[in-house]
Amino acid sequence: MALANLALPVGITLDRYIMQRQTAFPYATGELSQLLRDMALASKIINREINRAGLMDITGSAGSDNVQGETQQKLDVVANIRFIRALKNGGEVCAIISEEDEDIIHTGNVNAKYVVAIDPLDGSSNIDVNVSIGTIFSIYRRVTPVGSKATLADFLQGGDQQVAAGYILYGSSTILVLTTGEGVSGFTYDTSLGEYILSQPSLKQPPTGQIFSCNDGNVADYPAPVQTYLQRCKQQRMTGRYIGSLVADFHRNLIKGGIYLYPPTARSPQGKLRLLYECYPMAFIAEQAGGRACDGEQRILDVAPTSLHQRSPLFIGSSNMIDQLNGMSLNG
Ligand SMILES: O=P(O)(O)OC[C@H]1O[C@](O)(COP(=O)(O)O)[C@@H](O)[C@@H]1O
Ligand SMILES: [Mg+2]
Ligand SMILES: [Mg+2]
Repeated sequence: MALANLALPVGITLDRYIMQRQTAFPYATGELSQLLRDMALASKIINREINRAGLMDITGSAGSDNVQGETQQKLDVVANIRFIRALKNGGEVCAIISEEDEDIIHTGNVNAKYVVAIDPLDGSSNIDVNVSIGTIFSIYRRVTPVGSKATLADFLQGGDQQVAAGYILYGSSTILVLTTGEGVSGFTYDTSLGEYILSQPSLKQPPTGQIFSCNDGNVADYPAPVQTYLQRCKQQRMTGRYIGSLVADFHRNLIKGGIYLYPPTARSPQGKLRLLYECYPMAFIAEQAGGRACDGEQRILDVAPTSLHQRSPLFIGSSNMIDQLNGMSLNG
């Protein structure tokens, strides 16, 4: 066997991909690249902890509630600490908002140009039962002067002002899916190398699909047109799939085609999902992959941000399915 066959290339690492594309990044001075590397590093550590959670004392409740009034899982808290630390030490982020913290976290890097909104662990109800979970992040270039303390204004710029967004899916394999506004790429984590390797250079969502994802237990609360839409899905013998982790449900539908719905419910009349660190980043990725995302009245990216932990209904997925849903007056 030719020796060359014994030394096949391992593929393009995330680092090399970022460097190669740095010219395509706005403001390409390397800070955003470093920031993405810091996110990737933290996710590798968390991936290791998720895989070994049962062997470490990090399963179960942390015994505290977050600003949403939800019980925090130990891994929610651990992941939060790890991402904040990595972004602080990396030096490229001046402030962070997180699902797990009420207020803006100032990193002390006052000369840094970026702010990050993060859901450190998405799908918390699945943490202890070995079902896929994720991390979601959204990156903005600050609007306050470099050298000053970041403010609310840096985070309430609006969905179309995101310069990058992504998620990490800790599933049967761990992947990082990323957009900087030039399409969507996926990187698979090779644990033996400790590297994210480009595995899906250009992810495109099929314009239609056979999968609908929603919490069937809440259907009675959904607006009538949504109930009608779901009935049609069932009449057409579409497949109901719901993992209960937004990242995992979104990713499956991104690959196979489908629609994820989290409408307003009696428990969450504004919807459950958080605009800044769940809806906006997933909507940016969806649109960059040819899909759509709306709140029932408008594009998610057009929803005006008014507060850090604001919630929104979310309908996201294949373009034809969202258009069909939008064809029915969702808030009839
Ligand atoms: O249990 P429900 O009401 O169906 O909600 C599930 C949804 O809530 C979430 O778990 C909310 O995210 P967090 O786990 O980050 O709080 C989504 O991942 C998921 O799609
Ligand atoms: Mg979440
Ligand atoms: Mg979370």
